[in-house]
Amino acid sequence: MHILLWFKRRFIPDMDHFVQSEIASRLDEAIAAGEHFPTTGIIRVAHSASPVVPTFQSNVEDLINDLPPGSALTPVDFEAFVHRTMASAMIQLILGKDYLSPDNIKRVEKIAVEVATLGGIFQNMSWFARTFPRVWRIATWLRVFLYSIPINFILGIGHEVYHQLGQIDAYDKEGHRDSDGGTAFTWARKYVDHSQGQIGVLDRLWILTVVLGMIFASVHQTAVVMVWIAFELAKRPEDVKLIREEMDREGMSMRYASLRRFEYLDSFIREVMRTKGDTLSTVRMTTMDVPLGGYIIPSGSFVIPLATQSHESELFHGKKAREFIGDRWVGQEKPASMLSPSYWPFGLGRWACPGRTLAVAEIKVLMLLLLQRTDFTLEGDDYKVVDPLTVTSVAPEGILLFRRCA
Ligand code: HEM
Repeated sequence: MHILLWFKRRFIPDMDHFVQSEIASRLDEAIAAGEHFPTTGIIRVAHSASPVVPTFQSNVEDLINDLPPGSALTPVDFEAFVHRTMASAMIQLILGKDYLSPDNIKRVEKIAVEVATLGGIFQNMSWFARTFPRVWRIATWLRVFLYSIPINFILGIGHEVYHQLGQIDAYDKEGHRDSDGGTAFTWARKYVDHSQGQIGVLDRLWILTVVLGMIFASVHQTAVVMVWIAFELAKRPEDVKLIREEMDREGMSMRYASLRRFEYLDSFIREVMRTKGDTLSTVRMTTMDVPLGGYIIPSGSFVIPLATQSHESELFHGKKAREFIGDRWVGQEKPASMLSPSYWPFGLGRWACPGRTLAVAEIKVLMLLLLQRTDFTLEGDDYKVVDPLTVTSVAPEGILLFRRCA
């Protein structure tokens, strides 16, 4: 973490600005303006430049085509499916359609997991890493910085992005629309030095660093949370029934505004995020001695609060705080992306996750498409939490079995 503080430029605020200005403020463009479609049958998408719905639709279609005909339940590697799906959608959203290729999808999946590894997210899971943390950290940094990032990012995608950033003015004059070039190139325009007519070398390298961070932030955690939501849906057929009734009622438009009407599904997502446990990613460092709960936290300390202390607190959530109640939030005007001291799976305050509205919308789109076309259940009707301290970064383990809807 300390390394980020060495940068003169501000990495996290720049990523934050990127998401706020290019993605969160234009969610309908990012998601897709879909037309209404019946609960079974083909989905039509009106706005082909929008990456999320068409990509999710075509990946769900592939998943269904791989299932055998009939009613046999078939295991699907769901974690790989959601990573692939998120990587495809985010490549298009961040870099543009020209970058979408099977090789780039694999590279982005790999980069997302490698940056997660670099952040120590998987450290708990390895005996070697727990026993020799320093050696593990040095070996991991060397592997990721000297091998994975150069091979998968710099040689794979980075040099093309670097080249395109150098052409950005010429690109504008050719009359390409923003959505063709990806949000990274729209955002990068603020770096054009108009006296030179170009983006300078250092700025281009900086933009690449921010793009790398964005790929990690937008792919990995959302994919992992999709696994959580699908596993919980598979365990709770009574909630699935209510969500399907809502799908019939609402008519299944895929516009961002329409997605917000899926109140039951939203409540279910919020309840999964509230009850799933801790993720040590909301971190703060004290810049002065801070009094807290009768103690003084010295300046320069990392503070990592445990979300479960708020999420399972009876003070906030009543006697049934530890129970999973799928419709707990229906009619409460508390959507899954709305944070407060009683609910902060996306962090809290000034540095809360700027991508949370996109993430929740993406989770909704995928779950609606899956519930529309498939039935799914969990082998053994259960899953295993692999690491209770990093639940939104490490997917739970379980096998989802799918069949086409009758
Ligand atoms: C379900 C999926 C996601 C989860 C659980 C999640 C969670 C988080 C958390 C806990 C933080 C730290 C917040 C804090 O310190 O208060 C964070 C920060 C961040 N997230 Fe997300 N996130 C998700 C999806 C996304 C997506 C889709 C994007 C981008 C499109 C994104 C972009 C970011 C960025 C840029 C930051 C740094 C923000 C800052 O510190 O100002 N996240 N996220």
